[in-house]
Amino acid sequence: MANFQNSTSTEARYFAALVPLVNCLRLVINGLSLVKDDGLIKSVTREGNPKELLRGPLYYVLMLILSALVFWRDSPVGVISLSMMCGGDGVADIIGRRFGSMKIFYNEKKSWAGSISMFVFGFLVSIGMLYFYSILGYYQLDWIETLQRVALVSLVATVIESLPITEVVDDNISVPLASMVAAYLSFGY
Ligand SMILES: C/C(=C\COP(=O)(O)O)CCC[C@H](C)CCC[C@H](C)CCCC(C)C
Ligand SMILES: Nc1ccn([C@@H]2O[C@H](COP(=O)(O)OP(=O)(O)O)[C@@H](O)[C@H]2O)c(=O)n1
Repeated sequence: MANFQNSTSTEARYFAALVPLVNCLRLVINGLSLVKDDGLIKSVTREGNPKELLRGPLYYVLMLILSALVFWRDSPVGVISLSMMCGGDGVADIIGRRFGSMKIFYNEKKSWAGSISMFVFGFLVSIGMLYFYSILGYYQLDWIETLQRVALVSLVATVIESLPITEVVDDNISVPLASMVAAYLSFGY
């Protein structure tokens, strides 16, 4: 019998990835209108169009699956990249919509308020999650170095998120992938 209960086991990451995988399937079957979950569509889409589920939300859960399978609890890269997507990009949307009157000169759709909040909250959520995981004994981190490295990753994620590339690649893909590359180069594992 596979040892799912032990988070250090190889099987654990596959077991954990089942949760976003189930949600991935929910998004796909509702996005293709094979079924109609009004609660899901109302809570996750902006205009109530089921097809919206196949973009931002789907990319979001695919990144959750990727981080769980590739990085799991062994590397800080997965935690940091998800913190940038969930904590940084998520707050940038909220703050930017409300306080984003000063637009970024190279991207009229994004604002300084949104990008600054992306940097700050991406950094804070990352550090908070790394601290939590270090208390659990998953990582032994040099915190002076870690603060500097996470600040660098947050800056990279913030710049990528601010670029006018959403029409080409959704920021639920570009932000976590850029964060993964920057974090892997910074932390080395
Ligand atoms: C609304 C969502 C993404 C839209 O992003 P954007 O287009 O506004 O940039 C998220 C959709 C979530 C999905 C329906 C269910 C996710 C389940 C997952 C296991 C929850 C874990 C989240 C945790 C914070 C890692
Ligand atoms: N850096 C940012 C990010 C978002 N925003 C605001 O939040 C809205 C949604 O941002 P977005 O298109 O990146 O949406 P998500 O798909 O990331 O949630 C934008 O149209 C802006 O009004 C901002 O002002 N500055």
